[in-house]
Amino acid sequence: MGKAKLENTLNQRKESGQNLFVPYIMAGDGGLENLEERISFLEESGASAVELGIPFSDPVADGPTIQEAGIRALEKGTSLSMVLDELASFRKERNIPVILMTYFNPILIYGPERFALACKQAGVDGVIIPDLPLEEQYIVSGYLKENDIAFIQLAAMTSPDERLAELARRSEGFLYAVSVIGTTGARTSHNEKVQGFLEMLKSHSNVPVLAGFGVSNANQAIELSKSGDGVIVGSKIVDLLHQGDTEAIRQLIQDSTQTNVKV
Ligand SMILES: O=P(O)(O)OC[C@@H](O)[C@@H](O)c1c[nH]c2ccccc12
Repeated sequence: MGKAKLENTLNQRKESGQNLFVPYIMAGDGGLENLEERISFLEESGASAVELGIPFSDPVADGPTIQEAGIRALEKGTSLSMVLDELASFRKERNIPVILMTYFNPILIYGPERFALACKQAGVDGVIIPDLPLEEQYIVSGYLKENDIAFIQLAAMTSPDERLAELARRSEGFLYAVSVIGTTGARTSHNEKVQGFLEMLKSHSNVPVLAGFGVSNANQAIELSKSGDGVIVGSKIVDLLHQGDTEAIRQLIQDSTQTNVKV
């Protein structure tokens, strides 16, 4: 369970030669009652883990696709505590690691200590808190540690090298390499600086390095997996789910995770 489960699952996949693939979905988009079905679909399709977003009214890092999904989820009344209850209700039915992505405000309202405990009870293996910088992470990090939940760090291309090295050393589960300058959202290509950025992060990190932001097709996923260990895909997945095109998601995961032959 928890941090060890996340790290073991990712490492096993890597050792078998697969690129890692972590889809992001917005909890409550289309109603929370679809959550179990969506997670099990992603598990069956070969995803390495699932990143589950908690809808929030002021999502500073989100581009239009994720923002709209958040609005749909909020309109359905979705809250952090409802998502945790729902996850707890089918934790025994799933094997795939689940990572919660939430802004700090919902955690503050819920209470950091209570949040970490509820995550453990819900079978959450890791968390991402994009608006909580290193200097303030002590507010939750102790509680996460007590409950064996991985605290995943985000590394941005605009940060100085020293800070990136520190983030890479501290990250648990995996390191999230933000591979564009800007907000989330599907793009068709990445800046050539990204490969060097990923290699640099890998040299400092003990956990897999995953590239996220702007990945929308398998070619990008395969390219980025040459320097890093795999990708995180949000907007594209959220869009395809909203359109009901599960077949395209299955194909994207399959094509992206294909055996990574390093020469
Ligand atoms: O949507 P994209 O460009 O594929 O990027 C992933 C992203 O959506 C997901 O990981 C995410 C959604 N909201 C975030 C906020 C911060 C960091 C990451 C995220």
